[in-house]
Amino acid sequence: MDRTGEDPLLAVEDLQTVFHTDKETIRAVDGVSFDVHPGETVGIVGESGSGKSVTARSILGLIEEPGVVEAGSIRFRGDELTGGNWDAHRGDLAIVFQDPINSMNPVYTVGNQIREALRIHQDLRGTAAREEAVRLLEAVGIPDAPRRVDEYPHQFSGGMRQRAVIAMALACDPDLLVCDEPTTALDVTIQAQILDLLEELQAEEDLAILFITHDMGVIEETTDRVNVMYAGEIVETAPIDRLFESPKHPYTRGLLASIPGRTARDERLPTIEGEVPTPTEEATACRFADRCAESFDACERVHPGHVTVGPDHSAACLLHEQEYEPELGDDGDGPGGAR
Ligand SMILES: Nc1ncnc2c1ncn2[C@@H]1O[C@H](COP(=O)(O)OP(=O)(O)OP(=O)(O)O)[C@@H](O)[C@H]1O
Ligand code: NI
Repeated sequence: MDRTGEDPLLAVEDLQTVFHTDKETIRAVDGVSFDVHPGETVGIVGESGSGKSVTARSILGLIEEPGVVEAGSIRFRGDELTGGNWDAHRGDLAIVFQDPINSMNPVYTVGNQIREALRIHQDLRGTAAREEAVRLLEAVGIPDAPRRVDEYPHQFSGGMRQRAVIAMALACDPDLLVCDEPTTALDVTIQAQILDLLEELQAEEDLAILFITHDMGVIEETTDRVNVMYAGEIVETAPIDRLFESPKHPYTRGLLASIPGRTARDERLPTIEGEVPTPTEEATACRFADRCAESFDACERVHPGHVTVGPDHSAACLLHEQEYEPELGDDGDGPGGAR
């Protein structure tokens, strides 16, 4: 769905979230920019440690000591959220985490927890709240909802528990649902069911979704537009089809090559050697250069900014800087990334 013409629901600009530890400053999110439009699903993909969850938590106002949103802007419907202004939009943004067991309180029934969210966010109580809790459990595909609403989280299977967590998130009646690896802990069949569910809910409830995963295969199924994240930065952003047809950043190509089924059978999945470095210093070079098969001298000296490489498509890689030099004159006000 292309609704990029409308005002964004969420506009993240040059976001910087750091952790001040005793020995160093970890620049977990280092100059990230992207938008989410109403009803759209936007993905963030990258390996472990690239800064996806910190981005998600920053947006929800959930960063805790020693972390801090140090710079940049997070606007929701045009309102600035940074600087402690999350309360005004508390119920408008909801998050679903990877691990459904830690997202629920084991001592309360599932129904109680959903009703608590309904009371806080929609001022529903008593029978009305109970009926709505049952409706939500039905909406997320939990069979026999009128009975299961009185059960405890441990009585639910992993997949059912994640559905209940999604029902809890929906009880806030959010406009934006942030899903941080919502299916990673689930087996493949259940994972597919949850992804289908999110797609249905999105249409029914007119939700925008920010979908975070390390899995390119999952990204392909779920999102309209993708931001590829590496070491605190967005290194490529594009509509899903373009990213898969014509990836421009060597890191993106590496991630795509690791999708099962994209390589010949019997061949081992190619993986990118090494790990994501923890960004502690200001970027003065390409953070991917060490692992990049296509890097050259300048990659060690120049921090690549985003350049337009196609319609709605930009990449932060010096391989492309040359081709598009004439366009560097504009202020780089592209859809994503570090400047
Ligand atoms: N509370 C914290 N204190 C210090 N450093 C932190 C803290 N939380 C996250 N970090 C650091 O921030 C960086 C980004 O972490 P983040 O959890 O966002 O990665 P991720 O992309 O979500 O990875 P994963 O796929 O493993 O969930 C990492 O280097 C991590 O060590
Ligand atoms: Ni994470």
